[in-house]
Amino acid sequence: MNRSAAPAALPLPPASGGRREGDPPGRRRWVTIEDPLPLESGVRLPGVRLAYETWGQRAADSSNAVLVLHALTGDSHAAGPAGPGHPTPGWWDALVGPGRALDTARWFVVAPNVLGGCQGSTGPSSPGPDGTPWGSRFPYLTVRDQVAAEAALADALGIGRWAAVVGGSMGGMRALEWAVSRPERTGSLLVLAAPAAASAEQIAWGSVQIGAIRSDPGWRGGDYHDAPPGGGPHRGLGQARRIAHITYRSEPELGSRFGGAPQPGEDPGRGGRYQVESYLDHHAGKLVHRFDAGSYVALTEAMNGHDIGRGRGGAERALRRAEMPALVVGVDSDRLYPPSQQEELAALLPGTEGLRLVNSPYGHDGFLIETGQVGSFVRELLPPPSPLTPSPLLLEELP
Ligand SMILES: CC(=O)SCCNC(=O)CCNC(=O)[C@H](O)C(C)(C)COP(=O)(O)OP(=O)(O)OC[C@H]1O[C@@H](n2cnc3c(N)ncnc32)[C@H](O)[C@@H]1OP(=O)(O)O
Ligand SMILES: N[C@@H](CCO)C(=O)O
Repeated sequence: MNRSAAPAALPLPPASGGRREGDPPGRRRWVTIEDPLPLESGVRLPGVRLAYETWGQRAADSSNAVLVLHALTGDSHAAGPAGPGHPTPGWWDALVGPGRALDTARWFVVAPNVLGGCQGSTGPSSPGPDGTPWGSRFPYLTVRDQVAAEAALADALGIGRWAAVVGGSMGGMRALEWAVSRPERTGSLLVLAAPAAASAEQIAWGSVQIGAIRSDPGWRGGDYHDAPPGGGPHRGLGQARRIAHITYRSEPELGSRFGGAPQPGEDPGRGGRYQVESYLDHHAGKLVHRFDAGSYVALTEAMNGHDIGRGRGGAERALRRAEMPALVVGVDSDRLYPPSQQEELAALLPGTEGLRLVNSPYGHDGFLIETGQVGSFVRELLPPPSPLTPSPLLLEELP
């Protein structure tokens, strides 16, 4: 049996797989930042728009506001079912809601889509000043720029200080940046599966993924957004996702799950696939339908440049500023962001008592999958009120 026996491919994705103007908004809202956003590079980015979603009700003084920050291919839909504008359920649905770790009866949860992304916030697939997609003209972004945009969103919502900033992976990098650059606005901190600075190996993984996208002829130097369906750099983006997804899982998990078995109905000796290949193809195929390659490059570049100590006298000195209560949590089987890196981070953060671990066979993706364990860390950081405590909340409508 050969590859033609594999399930039929999905219809061709649009050139840019992110959500575009005119797509159903679901429960998302937007804030447009009035002034051009000054970037670390010195460039000023005009017309920045951030998409966000909220759950729960805000206290009049915003003291119950919690910022939840997503990872590389996440979005503002942290919780809630799939529906219009949201093809998948929330990526932390088990954690956000009434009675859950981020109990929306108490906390006002805000989840923005990252600057540079493709799920409603400004990124390479968004219209530039001339109305055509930014494409190759989109400026180089850093994690600090992303947090500057999130701070502008907080300003627009009238939230001066978050009760907690919580994030995993790229979201953890941004949470850490909030704590160091804006400690007075970060009441407490939860960093999951993220380092103080990208390591050589993490940069290497990121750079081969960027290379896979840029070497696709459909990339066209980054200016492919007006190409017909199927004309974007989908092969390159798919290959980037395959590479990345291996790093998101653990070797024992892949081994016990797939071993060397062929995909049912296929023969690897005759052009067919192993099960693990089919699994990676599946994840690649799903991503190219929902994500923009230009965003993938911009966000991976930002993660590669992540270094909390850059220009701040090094990580040790920078992290001293972040005195708020903090939890640093790693996944014991994470080979992409190994716990040893987070142990160093935990040792340098004044508000922590050492690294905490999620026990998981799944590797890096454990921060998304092990919601029971992650939830108990969230509860530790943000304990529920005693039943005898009267509700402190004075509720008001969102602007
Ligand atoms: C904060 C954020 O990062 S938001 C972004 C989070 N979401 C993503 O990253 C989407 C990509 N998915 C993932 O990374 C992971 O699937 C997670 C972390 C979300 C969930 O992990 P798990 O529950 O362990 O799912 P797993 O990786 O096993 O994938 C299951 C899928 O593989 C498919 N699959 C399993 N074996 C095979 C195979 N041999 N061939 C083809 N497909 C296969 C399943 O049918 C299932 O498909 P579906 O998701 O379309 O229903
Ligand atoms: N599955 C996660 C892994 C990166 O942390 C994502 O795609 O965002």
